[in-house]
Amino acid sequence: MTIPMKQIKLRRLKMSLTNPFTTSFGTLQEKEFFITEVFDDEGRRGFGESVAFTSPWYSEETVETNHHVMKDFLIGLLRENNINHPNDVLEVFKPIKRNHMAKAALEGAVWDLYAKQKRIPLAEALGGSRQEIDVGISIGIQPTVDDLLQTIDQHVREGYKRIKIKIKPGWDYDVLKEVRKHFPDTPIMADANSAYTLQDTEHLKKLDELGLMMIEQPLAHDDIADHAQLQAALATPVCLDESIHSLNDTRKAIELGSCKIINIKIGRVGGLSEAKRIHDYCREHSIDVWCGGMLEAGVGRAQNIALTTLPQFVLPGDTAGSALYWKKDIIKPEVTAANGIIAVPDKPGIGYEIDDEALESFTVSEETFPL
Ligand SMILES: O=C(O)CCC(=O)C1=CC=C[C@@H](O)[C@@H]1C(=O)O
Ligand SMILES: [Mg+2]
Repeated sequence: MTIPMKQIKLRRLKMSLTNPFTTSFGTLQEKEFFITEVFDDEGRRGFGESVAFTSPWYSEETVETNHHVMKDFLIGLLRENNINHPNDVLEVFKPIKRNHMAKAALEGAVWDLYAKQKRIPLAEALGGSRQEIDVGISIGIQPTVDDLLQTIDQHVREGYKRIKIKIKPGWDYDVLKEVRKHFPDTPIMADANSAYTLQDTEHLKKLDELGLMMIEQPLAHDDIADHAQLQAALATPVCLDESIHSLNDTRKAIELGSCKIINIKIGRVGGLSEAKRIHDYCREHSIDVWCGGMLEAGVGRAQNIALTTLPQFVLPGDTAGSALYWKKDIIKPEVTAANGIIAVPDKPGIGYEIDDEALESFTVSEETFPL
């Protein structure tokens, strides 16, 4: 049976981060993104969230390209095609190349509406069964090593299950060595956001002595082959983030031995259906996965939680509590992590209420389209 969908609203939001997030590309203080809202005839609303940033430093997509692609291409495809199950959205969007974050923003809303129509939690609709998930934290680049140590200390005390630290040439081995000295037993990983090349192999091999959980995306954002050479030289597991856009990329990376771990980000792979396919493939091939964050507001955060209930999400993800990012989130209740554990909501759909007042207060503009 077709999923009844009447209209869709694209809401552009602007929210200020409580803690500015610094990467090798600059500091993010304000986040702009879209909340998508699909309505059915009975007043139910399914919500999605776009995760691209305003500039294309993480991937080629931006808030503006998300808007263009949703408005001028994807919404038309949703209107012209019958969607019987949220998995169909992936197929319906196939004529449009890439633009995965735009696709995921709409597909997520269809998944939420579908689960609400079925009166089941999104986690259950996806096939997940965990009632709680372990989460870690991702710390942006800090001004000094002392600042970093203090920040880590705070989050270790809060009970987060692993600490992710950003590295780049000149801010890597020495810093991590210092961190390891102060936190000998804490699960620690490093995210390089593509800052190295194969020429750095000897230098990166020094990290092996630090017992890191993994090094995330050391080489180019569009590489899979060089990572295989690097993984062969390192004892530290390589985790791919930016390089993995699809199940096909996943298959190639596993076949080549490019990584031992995959970070699944719903937006980067084009939605929940593809994320689940990647998860299933990794499960069959005994590759550990975890759910990466994109500094999401409540809707995206709720989707990450639902996805993480699938069994192969055996490593803690980036999905920390709302308060670490926002003074006020757009969902009720906000996401909270107690001792590094988030309880998975058991209400239908994403499982959190939308705080309409908050949503309204962060809205910069909105447009509605018939479906
Ligand atoms: O959502 C979070 O907690 C932050 C996750 C995070 O580390 C990242 C988000 C977006 C871009 C990157 O800087 C980084 C990553 O590459 O994983
Ligand atoms: Mg990353």
